[in-house]
Amino acid sequence: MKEEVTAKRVAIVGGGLAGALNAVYLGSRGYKVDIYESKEDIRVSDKYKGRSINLALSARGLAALEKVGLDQMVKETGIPMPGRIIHNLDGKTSFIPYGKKGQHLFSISRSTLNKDLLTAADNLPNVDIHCEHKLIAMDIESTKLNFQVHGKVEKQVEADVIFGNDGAHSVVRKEILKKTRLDYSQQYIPHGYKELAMLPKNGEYAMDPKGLHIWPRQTFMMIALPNQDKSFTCTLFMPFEVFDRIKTKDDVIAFFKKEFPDSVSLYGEEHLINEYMTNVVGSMISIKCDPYHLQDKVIFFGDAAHAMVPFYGQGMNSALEDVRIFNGFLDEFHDNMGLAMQAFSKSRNVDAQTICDLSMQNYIEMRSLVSSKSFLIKKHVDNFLHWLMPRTFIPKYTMVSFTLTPYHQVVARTHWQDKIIDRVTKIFGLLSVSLGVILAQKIYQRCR
Ligand SMILES: Cc1cc2nc3c(=O)[nH]c(=O)nc-3n(C[C@H](O)[C@H](O)[C@H](O)COP(=O)(O)OP(=O)(O)OC[C@H]3O[C@@H](n4cnc5c(N)ncnc54)[C@H](O)[C@@H]3O)c2cc1C
Ligand SMILES: COc1ccc2c(c1)CN(c1nc(C(=O)N(C)c3cc(Cl)c(F)cc3C(=O)O)c(Cl)s1)C2
Repeated sequence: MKEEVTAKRVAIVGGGLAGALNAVYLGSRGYKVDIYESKEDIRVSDKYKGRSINLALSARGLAALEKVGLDQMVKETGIPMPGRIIHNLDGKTSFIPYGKKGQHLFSISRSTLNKDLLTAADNLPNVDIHCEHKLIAMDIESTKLNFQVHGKVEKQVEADVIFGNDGAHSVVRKEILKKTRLDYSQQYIPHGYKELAMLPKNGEYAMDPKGLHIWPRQTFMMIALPNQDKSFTCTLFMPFEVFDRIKTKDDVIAFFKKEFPDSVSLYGEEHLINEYMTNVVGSMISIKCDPYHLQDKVIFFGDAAHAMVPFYGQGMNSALEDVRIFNGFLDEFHDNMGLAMQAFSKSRNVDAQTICDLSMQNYIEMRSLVSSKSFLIKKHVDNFLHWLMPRTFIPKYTMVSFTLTPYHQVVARTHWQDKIIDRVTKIFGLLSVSLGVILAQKIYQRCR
């Protein structure tokens, strides 16, 4: 049993994925923890039901859950995705494994994970959860927090330490930004995303559930992750101006028949139109700031500190990893909050900014892929070189999603690899084109 800390009072703002797991970690250390969440309690409210929004959980998120014995539930409810299933324009699909047998991602439901984490926190005697408490102001010196409760009355609470796990539009971060020399930058990308449900067909999955489905179409892309209820949650990524051009039902069908033809019968035309017309277009933002703490009073992490575009599937994974890493510093500094906060900001900043950059690079790269063929070639080359030199060549995506290697070390170790990959991909690309030309000439000569 951890030595009893002087029952310091901790206020966690935000009961999302990072905040809820953070409460389990800090509650298990003996702190008096209060979670303040602006939304209604998702465990009882049906307000946020319906959309089984899912996420790819990989090694970093799993390791954070494992540390507090919460990995079992995701392994039971999550759906293993051992590879990608690429959909070509002609409807042909190709499977590319993520790695050796047993190396897979999990498709998990965001709301199920969030509920399970809140329940695990709530079960701790020294943790209390206050929903419909929206932070509106914070007095850093006196570590006092002002909340709007149930959208009406204001309430002020005190704490010894404040954690900002209130997501990309964090009020904790905004309050610190107003009063201290916090470096901050944000970037919205010109793409938006729209989630579309692909329902089961005759009670079965409409597609193979053992994979992360991708329709890479240069400026557009659609991906699909399987759900427990045998549906898929698909996410369509497109420039806002393209979304704006699709106005009528006919526009929707014409667009999908042109860009994602095989998906139309999988969705069903009527359902596709209904989903497309009903669901909103979300925006994607990348946020960097430094440092993440103030003295020994406030620290913020997860999306509040480093929101990223989702093109590496690492936002939640890195947020959960933040919780595990901060807890490691509390171990190292024997619960000295000031030292732990300082160490966290110092060591985590470079890694968080690196994964933000990697995700943005992936976004740009996905747009430059000429077709699903180049995506395919790239992934096959990755896997071939890893098979050839398993200890020297480890694909970047493998280190990001299947190891706990600090993100900045992933970049340092794969820098030289990228050069090889690009060259080999170009050669393969050239080779296949020239082989194609030779073949075409032979056939032409034969037919003359
Ligand atoms: C389209 C898309 C796909 C994604 N796919 C993946 C994926 O496959 N894998 C992955 O790892 N990540 C993915 N992500 C990223 C992931 O969703 C986020 O990184 C993750 O949710 C961050 O968790 P968090 O707890 O830091 O913030 P959040 O999940 O945003 O939680 C913040 C919480 O704080 C509450 N809150 C906000 N403001 C206040 C306030 N003022 N007072 C009180 N409470 C407040 C909110 O209600 C919320 O409950 C994706 C993101 C998008 C947009
Ligand atoms: C719920 O919404 C979303 C949205 C985007 C993502 C996820 C979930 C999960 N994502 C993962 N990306 C990788 C990865 O490393 N790369 C290079 C990829 C990058 C893109 Cl954009 C892609 F489509 C496939 C791969 C791939 O390799 O499978 C993983 Cl590994 S998991 C992206």
